[in-house]
Amino acid sequence: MTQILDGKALAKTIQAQLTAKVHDWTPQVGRPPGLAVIMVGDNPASAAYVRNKERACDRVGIASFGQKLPGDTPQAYLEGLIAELNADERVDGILLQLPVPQHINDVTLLNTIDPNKDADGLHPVNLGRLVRGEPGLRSCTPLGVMQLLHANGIDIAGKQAVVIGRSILVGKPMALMLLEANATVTVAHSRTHNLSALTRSADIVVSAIGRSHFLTADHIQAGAIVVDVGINRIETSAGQYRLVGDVDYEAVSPIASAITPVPGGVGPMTVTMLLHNTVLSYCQRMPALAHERGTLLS
Ligand SMILES: Nc1nc2c(c(=O)[nH]1)N[C@@H](CN(C=O)c1ccc(C(=O)N[C@@H](CCC(=O)O)C(=O)O)cc1)CN2
Repeated sequence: MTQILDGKALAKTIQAQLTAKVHDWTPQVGRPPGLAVIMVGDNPASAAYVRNKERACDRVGIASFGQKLPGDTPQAYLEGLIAELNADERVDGILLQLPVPQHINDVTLLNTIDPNKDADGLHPVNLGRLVRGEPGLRSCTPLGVMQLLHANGIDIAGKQAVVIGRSILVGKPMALMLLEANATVTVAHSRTHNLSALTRSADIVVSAIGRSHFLTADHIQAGAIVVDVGINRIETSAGQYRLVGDVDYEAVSPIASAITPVPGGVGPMTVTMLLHNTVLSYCQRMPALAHERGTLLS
């Protein structure tokens, strides 16, 4: 029987645990944790993700300091806004929703965020901490994948893992987290030769390339663990939109020993790890919670 790695259910469990902690800690600290999500422009998918993040914050008891800005907002304004949020004591986490419009230099902006408030774990200091195996704020999607594997009892040590995709948001931190968990990791990308031979030799395949139904049964060996990070919208014959992953789920799930669905797999874990990172940053910044650090994820 193929194990379905249910991100929706795990996200619910972790969010309930975070809610209980935030409920206990808010009176001790005198304020709730705070998250500022900055969104520039009106990309409809981004707007939906930001709404989901704000709703999730509400459920858990995290205060939102969101800023939705017009698509022509100048870079200098955004740098000023991040400087203000860095200095704002009520804000524990800051996130720049990606992608940003073309005239914005997202790397410069991400580097401006205080590393101790970097809820997305994308600042060079936090990525550097990950490379060095030091504690720090970790990128939400790969952290969510690691939690999903861990919570489902999947042992990573010694396994051959292939990560498809080399983005800073997912592919590179994913490879580092799997390596940290003692997997033997290969990163594949658009220039990789003979991808299917590589993925067929893998015990764990993580796909983060953003191409619908790209990974077929030919790419997977029997018993592999398949993690689908892709979120692709395709038009149905009825003219409606449907969300699919990078993996041809119908063809691959009978072969795999475990697989994440789309929707309901990695996506809900991304949002939950953002909440986790905000609460972790709150814990690390508030002296009253010093003894609680390290108790967030079991
Ligand atoms: N600053 C960031 N920008 C972006 C990130 C990110 O982690 N940080 N990731 C993606 C978008 N994203 C979060 O921002 C995200 C995408 C999808 C989901 C999710 O829960 N998906 C659901 C389905 C939702 C739907 O029906 O549309 C699922 O897979 O079940 C959460 C977060 C790019 N930008």
